Amino acid sequence: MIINGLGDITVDISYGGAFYAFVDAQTFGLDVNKSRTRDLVDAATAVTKAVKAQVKLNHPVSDDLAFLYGTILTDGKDEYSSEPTSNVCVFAEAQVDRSPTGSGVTARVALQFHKGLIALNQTRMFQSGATGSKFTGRAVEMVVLLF
Ligand SMILES: O=C(O)[C@H]1NCC[C@@H]1O
Repeated sequence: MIINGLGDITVDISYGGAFYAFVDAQTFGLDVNKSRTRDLVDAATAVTKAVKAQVKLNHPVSDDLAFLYGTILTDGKDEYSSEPTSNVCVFAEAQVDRSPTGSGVTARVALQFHKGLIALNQTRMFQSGATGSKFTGRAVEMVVLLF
């Protein structure tokens, strides 16, 4: 996907109660734990705008939920590890979440499970690059939706 001013990059989109776009911050030369919040917000906002312009989202049961809520920049450490993986969620009107984001972690777990990077019931820890606060998450069941 072409992101204005940031080039041609790969974006994952996943749902965990809201839709989020996911990009490894290193793609933009950024570090979710160390970069300036302004730079992280600018990159995430550019991704959100590009996805909104280029991707039509569908939700199986509620059209009201068929929209991109934000972009989550990650440290790229999606393979299973007992160490936390960091992310920064920029949602709604370019707000930065203090937490790793409940719906965002849920979406990230679904994405990691979908990619075969974590197994069912394998708990991962997620850390906010903004504040250091931590959540854990795990996939408990695989459900196939036909729509
Ligand atoms: O953790 C959450 O899911 C909420 N916090 C910011 C984005 C969502 O509204």
